[in-house]
Amino acid sequence: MRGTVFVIGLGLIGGSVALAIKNTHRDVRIYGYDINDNSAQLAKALGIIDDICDSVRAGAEEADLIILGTPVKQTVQLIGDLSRYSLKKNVIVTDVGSTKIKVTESAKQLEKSGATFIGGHPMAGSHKSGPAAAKAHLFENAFYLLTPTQQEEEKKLAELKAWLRGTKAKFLTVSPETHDKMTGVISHFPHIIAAGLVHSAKRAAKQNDLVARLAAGGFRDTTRIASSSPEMWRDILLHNKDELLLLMDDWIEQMAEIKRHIQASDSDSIFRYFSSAKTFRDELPVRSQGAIPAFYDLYVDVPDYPGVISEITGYLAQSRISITNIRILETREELYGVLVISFQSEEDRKAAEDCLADHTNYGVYIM
Ligand SMILES: NC(=O)c1ccc[n+]([C@@H]2O[C@H](COP(=O)([O-])OP(=O)(O)OC[C@H]3O[C@@H](n4cnc5c(N)ncnc54)[C@H](O)[C@@H]3O)[C@@H](O)[C@H]2O)c1
Ligand SMILES: O=C(O)C(=O)C[C@]1(C(=O)O)C=C[C@@H](O)C=C1
Repeated sequence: MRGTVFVIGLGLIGGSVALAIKNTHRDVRIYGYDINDNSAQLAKALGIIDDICDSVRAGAEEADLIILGTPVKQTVQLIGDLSRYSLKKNVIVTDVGSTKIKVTESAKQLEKSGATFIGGHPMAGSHKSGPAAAKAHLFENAFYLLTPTQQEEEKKLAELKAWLRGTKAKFLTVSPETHDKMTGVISHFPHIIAAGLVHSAKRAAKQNDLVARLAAGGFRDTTRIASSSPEMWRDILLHNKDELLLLMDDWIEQMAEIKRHIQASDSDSIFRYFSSAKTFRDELPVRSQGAIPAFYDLYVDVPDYPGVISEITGYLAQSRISITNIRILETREELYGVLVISFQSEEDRKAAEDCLADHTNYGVYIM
């Protein structure tokens, strides 16, 4: 691809898309703008963008591809701004926002400028924000939902996919309505529940400070996403209000039902509640097809002595195997703990398994 890319909003997602484009289209210039000057400076220092633009207008009027990497409320406002500028005739405008109905509706304003808007949503992310968290491979193997609204956009859609090839994501075209319905249940609603669980623990922690110290394992797994950006989630909830209200009604009904089972000490129904959830959860595609990102985890039984983690990561570093995440499964006062190391690919995990088997006697297994 040739030309100039302009990224507005240089955080986790805008930054990651910019890095992925840079990796594949080496001759392309990538310009950026962020309302937070520190983020813009950091994005430049990290090589995410080639240069900073002084204003949205300056960057937008020169660009062949404009990517909106802002929270969705800002995205709608910026689309309004773009519609008043003299954009290039063939420019493609896309976004990365987590909601699509309101964003694509607002993009109708761009039609008269000759620009093509195609909504986008890479279905991977993190609870971290800002350019420092951006990674070129963040979307590898993840779904990247695109929401073109007009038939004649076929050629432009192909062009956008070519720009985004470096994400190594799997593109899927859906309508904005289908998009908001699906992401409501698998992404937006879980964030409400995660925050709710944390609120419950916060209340309990006021009565007993041991609560915060003991919050580990399951609590941490189910509430990681409660550490995400409040601004981003406020905007998403307001954009996908109708769908989320329906999901909340359903949830309240579900809670009332399980409450009745507990009140009645109805052990069969309680068992069925967990068992049917487990069956569905266990069958979700986790490797190549699912909305759940692929994690290639390796479990290592490690003895509890100082320096054991650096010893293991040291062996992996010597063999030039990159890790994407590392954590201790549980805080246990036993002789052995379980270290979970995540890798980008099956090959990396296999190489790590062999490497640790060569250098240590620790149990290494895949679950
Ligand atoms: N975080 C995720 O897991 C995830 C995943 C997929 C999509 N998204 C979507 O991606 C978008 C960005 O999320 P993020 O996680 O990268 O957030 P982020 O906070 O890391 O980045 C957003 C950036 O936009 C900037 N910004 C805000 N208003 C602006 C404006 N008016 N002009 C220019 N810059 C502005 C902020 O300063 C910030 O640097 C959101 O719409 C979100 O819904 C997020
Ligand atoms: O992994 C996380 O932290 C995320 O919450 C990522 C997540 C999600 O809900 O799955 C968050 C918002 C997005 O729009 C897409 C992905």
